[in-house]
Amino acid sequence: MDWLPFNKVKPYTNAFVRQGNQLLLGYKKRGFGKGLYNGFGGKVDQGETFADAATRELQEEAGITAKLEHRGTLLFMSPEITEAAHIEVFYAETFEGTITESDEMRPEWFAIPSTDEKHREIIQKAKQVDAVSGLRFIPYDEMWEDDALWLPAFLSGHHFIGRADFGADGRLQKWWFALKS
Ligand SMILES: Nc1nc2c([nH]c(=O)n2[C@H]2C[C@H](O)[C@@H](COP(=O)(O)OP(=O)(O)OP(=O)(O)O)O2)c(=O)[nH]1
Repeated sequence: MDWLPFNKVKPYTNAFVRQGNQLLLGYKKRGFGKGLYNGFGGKVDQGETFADAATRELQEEAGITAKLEHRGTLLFMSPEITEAAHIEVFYAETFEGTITESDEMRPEWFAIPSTDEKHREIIQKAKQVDAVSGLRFIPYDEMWEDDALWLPAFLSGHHFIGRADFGADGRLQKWWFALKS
């Protein structure tokens, strides 16, 4: 399969908040990616920087503010969209405010596997619960399929860059990812 063609690129953000061994994700209630868990984010508005948009979207969708660090870049393409999504991915380990459900996202904490091997195990065998916290491990089976390729390294402190092209069946078709320590 060839890379999907596109004429324009649209800017988006995505932000992951971690507290100890737990990761905050949102269940997308509407729109693109409905029914999937993801970090918080959306389109960058005219005149905004990626960092401004990431902060605004985290506030709008989860009710919190955080000092976000830029940690990754993803080019995302699917036959459902005509413009490729250029997504800048952000990270924070502390936040302020009260986590609040929005019209778009229902926030929920998940357990972060402590090793790469455990990540691989939960990617293969979904819906496992962490015995220590009682929380479900990161629900890779209910996230964008490419996330399993970079989120483990992202959560271990690596920066990443990559591209993910999806097919009409909603499955990942073609991709590349590179990590920076
Ligand atoms: N983790 C991850 N996030 C992705 C992938 N593809 C993709 O579009 N996203 C993110 C980028 C954005 O955060 C989100 C899509 O933005 P959106 O459609 O919700 O934008 P929005 O909030 O401005 O939408 P709206 O309020 O106008 O409905 O999904 C992917 O493969 N992995």
